[in-house]
Amino acid sequence: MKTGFIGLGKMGMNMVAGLLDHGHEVLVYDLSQSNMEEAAGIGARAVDSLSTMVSQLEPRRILWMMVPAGKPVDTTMDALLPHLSAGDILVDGGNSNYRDSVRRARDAARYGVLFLDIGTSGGLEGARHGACMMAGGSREAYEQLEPLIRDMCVDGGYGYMGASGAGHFAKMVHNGVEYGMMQAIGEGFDILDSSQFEFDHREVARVWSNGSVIRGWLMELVCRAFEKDGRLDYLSGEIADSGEGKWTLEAALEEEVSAPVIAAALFRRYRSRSDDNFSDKVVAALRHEFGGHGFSSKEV
Ligand SMILES: O=C(O)[C@H](O)[C@@H](O)[C@H](O)[C@H](O)COP(=O)(O)O
Repeated sequence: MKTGFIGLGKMGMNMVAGLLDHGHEVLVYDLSQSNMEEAAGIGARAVDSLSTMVSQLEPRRILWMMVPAGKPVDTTMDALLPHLSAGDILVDGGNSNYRDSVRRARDAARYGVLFLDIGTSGGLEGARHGACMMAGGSREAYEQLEPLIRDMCVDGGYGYMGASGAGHFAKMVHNGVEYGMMQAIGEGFDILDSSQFEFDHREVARVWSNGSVIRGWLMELVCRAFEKDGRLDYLSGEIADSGEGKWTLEAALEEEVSAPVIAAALFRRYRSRSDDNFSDKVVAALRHEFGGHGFSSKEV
């Protein structure tokens, strides 16, 4: 399918590469000229502005935004919407707050534009070789886009979650769960590390990755991190966050749902910024492994 893709960061560039692999025609736009050149180098068609992109797509256009959450999404939409026509589809595939997505769907509807909020998971590897996508918004638009979404995802790794905002809400809660799981893994290794035994963390992670109840991608990633350095001495235990754990907790508080694990994991992240702990180093290493997120280097 012919698609306009806006935002060639780490995730966007990999998604464009995946779309090209599947034979889709992709027009790309990014604020960075070097990102545009890189995308052109792998077969995308770079355009010099959003209005040029729109003019080079036929009505019932498909435009996919993969820009940082917050103001950049609004700025992109403000620039795009006046050029679009009724029936065009606009996707926000980033980590936007679901409340913003509800508002943006209304803004898009004023132009007859069908808006989809699609939460995207699976980190950089997923973006390149098959992600997981949670879609909210116009069901009609979702059905039209299904062949494209299918090519971007692993088998069975996508679905329609419900009305506008539901896609990003599902992704937000997914991230809350992610915080809790990573925190538990970090704490487990902290207990091993503090014990009377001389555990080889990499060996434990390798064994736990095969056949155990807690096997899975996060365990494989922690194994990968320990392969680099069994003590993770290349990073500090300071853990950043995108805000999604906080939003998840806010939703839980609003609905008076008890979510102590997610709350504790979030608060632990806040605390990690003022002290250094082995469990935090494990979580910081995991974020780096699956998302390519930066980490603070250890001070020597
Ligand atoms: O599902 C995913 O692929 C990840 O969750 C991804 O979306 C991103 O790496 C996180 O948003 C990081 O979240 P924090 O910065 O809050 O840890």
